[in-house]
Amino acid sequence: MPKVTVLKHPLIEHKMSIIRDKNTSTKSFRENVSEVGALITYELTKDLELQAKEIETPVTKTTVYELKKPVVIVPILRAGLGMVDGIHDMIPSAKVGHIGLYRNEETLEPITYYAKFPQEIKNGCVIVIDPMLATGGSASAAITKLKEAGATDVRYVGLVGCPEGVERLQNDHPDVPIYLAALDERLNEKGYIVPGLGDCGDRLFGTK
Ligand SMILES: O=P(O)(O)OC[C@H]1O[C@H](OP(=O)(O)OP(=O)(O)O)[C@H](O)[C@@H]1O
Ligand SMILES: O=c1cc[nH]c(=O)[nH]1
Ligand SMILES: [Mg+2]
Repeated sequence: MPKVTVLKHPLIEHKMSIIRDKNTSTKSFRENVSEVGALITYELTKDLELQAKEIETPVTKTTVYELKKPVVIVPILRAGLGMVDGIHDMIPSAKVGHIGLYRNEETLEPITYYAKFPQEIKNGCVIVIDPMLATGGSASAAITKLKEAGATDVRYVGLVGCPEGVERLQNDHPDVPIYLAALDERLNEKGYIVPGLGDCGDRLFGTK
C-alpha cells in the first residue's frame, strides 16, 4: 500500500481554517489554497534524489547538490490549478502538464476532455495535483493516463481527502504516495466531502 501522509503543521491548520469557512472571499480562498500547496511541497519532495556538482562560490571551489531528475507538475483541471503557483514557486524548474477532467454529476464518473504532458514525465518525478480526493475517480483516471503516456514516478497531492477516495487510489495505484492537508470523515450522498470545503473549482474561480 502506498503511504498516506496527512500533514500536521500549525500553518497548514490555520490556512485550512480559512479555506473551509464558507464566508471566505474568492481572493483569500485562492491565496490560501496556493500557500498550502507551497507548504505541502516541502514534505512532498523530501526524498527527491540529488546529484553533486562542482561550482565556485565567491570564496572558493565547492561541491553543491542539485535535483537529479526533472519535476513535472500536473494539475487536474479546474481545481488543481489553484495549487500550481504555490508548488511552482518552490520548484521553478518544474514543467507543467495539464489534464482536464470533470465528474458526471449523476454517476460521479470522471470524463476526460484534455491532456497535454511534457516529455519529462517519462524520466521525471510527476506531481499530480487535485485539491479534492472524493470518490478518487478523477485522481485515479488522471494517473492512469499519465502512466499510459510513460510516467513511472508519480505522487499525488491534495488538500482534503476522505477514506473512500484514499482507498480507491490505493487500490488502483498502489505505487503512488498520497499527500493531503486533511483527511475528512466521509462522502455525502452527492459525492461531496464532509465537512470538506464545498466545490473547490467554483470557490477558486467564483463560478457559483
Ligand atoms: O474524487 P472525485 O469523486 O473524482 O472528485 C474530485 C473531483 O471533483 C472536482 O472536480 P469537478 O468534477 O467538480 O470539476 P472542476 O474541477 O472542473 O470543477 C474536483 O476538482 C476533483 O477533480
Ligand atoms: O467535496 C468535494 C468533492 C468533489 N469536488 C469538490 O470540489 N468538492
Ligand atoms: Mg475536477
